[in-house]
Amino acid sequence: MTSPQTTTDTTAGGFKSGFACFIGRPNVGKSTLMNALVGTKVAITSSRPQTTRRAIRGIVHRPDAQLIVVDTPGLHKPRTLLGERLDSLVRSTLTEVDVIGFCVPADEKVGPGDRFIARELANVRGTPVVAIVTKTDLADRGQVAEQLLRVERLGDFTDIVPVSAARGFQVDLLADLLISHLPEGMALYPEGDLTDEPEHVLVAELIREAALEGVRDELPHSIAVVVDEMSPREGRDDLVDVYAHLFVERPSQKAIVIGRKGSRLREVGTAARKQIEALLGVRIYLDLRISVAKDWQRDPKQLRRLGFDA
Ligand SMILES: Nc1nc2c(ncn2[C@@H]2O[C@H](COP(=O)(O)OP(=O)(O)OP(=O)(O)O)[C@@H](O)[C@H]2O)c(=O)[nH]1
Repeated sequence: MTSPQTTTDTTAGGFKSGFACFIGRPNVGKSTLMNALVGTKVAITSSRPQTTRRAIRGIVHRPDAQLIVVDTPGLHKPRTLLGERLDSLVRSTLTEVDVIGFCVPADEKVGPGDRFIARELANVRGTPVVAIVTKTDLADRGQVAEQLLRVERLGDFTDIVPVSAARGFQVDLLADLLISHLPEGMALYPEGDLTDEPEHVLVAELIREAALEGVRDELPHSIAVVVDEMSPREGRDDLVDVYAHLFVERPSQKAIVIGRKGSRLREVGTAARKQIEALLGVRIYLDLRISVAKDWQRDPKQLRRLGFDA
């Protein structure tokens, strides 16, 4: 994926490059913040917790720096095998980055989940942690000020910043702060690249987002998507064929996703196709199939097949 960028001299002295990740309870706005920093929709967002299952990287390009943001899933107590894998993924991510952004939303009480993460962060030695009070547009100034004080007491942070990804409030300032903690170094990715995640993974995530729309209460975490094939239509350079499989855990869930006479699955297909077209900038023919992969979240073989290999 690329976007138009201004020319950058990445060989000049003083250029900085490195990795940041956001950590926080599910649903605190980590993916939205990464998208706001990168300036495009890279990670999928949803109003339900635990949407993010992969460490998708967004790349922020500045004339004097390149910041690669790793999107981590929300930390939670593992209930399924998938949950355990998420948490080990989060922990290994924390030790590999140059700076950590700890997100706590402005509009919710600081709770046991935030304290649990703050304790985990205290064990990650040597990596600076910037505390971020997210979603400030959902709280008044007094509440934001109080939240900043509460968050300050949670741990040893190099900075505490209030931001609103929805309004773009202080997003640039946050980027500057994160970049200030990066080491000097060459650009790690070609100019203009916004993510190094393979296209088929981004496409699968967009389909999953569309499939979750409207049924999150019924099947919050039971849908997985695999893109089987993605190739330009023969003789056409403006059309790409995408063959994808939606997996659910039980036949009853399959019926929900398909809907009356297939109406829901058709809507999912249309919504996903539009998102993929917007992402890739070409016309898409989307062939969407649905299968039951019984209890895939608890089965190591199925997890591997669905791309959740730890
Ligand atoms: N009003 C407002 N809503 C926000 C803001 N940032 C995120 N949200 C909303 O909060 C919800 C969760 O956002 P996500 O970015 O998916 O949260 P997340 O922390 O990545 O969630 P997980 O993937 O579950 O860990 C979505 O409905 C977002 O639209 C913000 O700055 N203001």
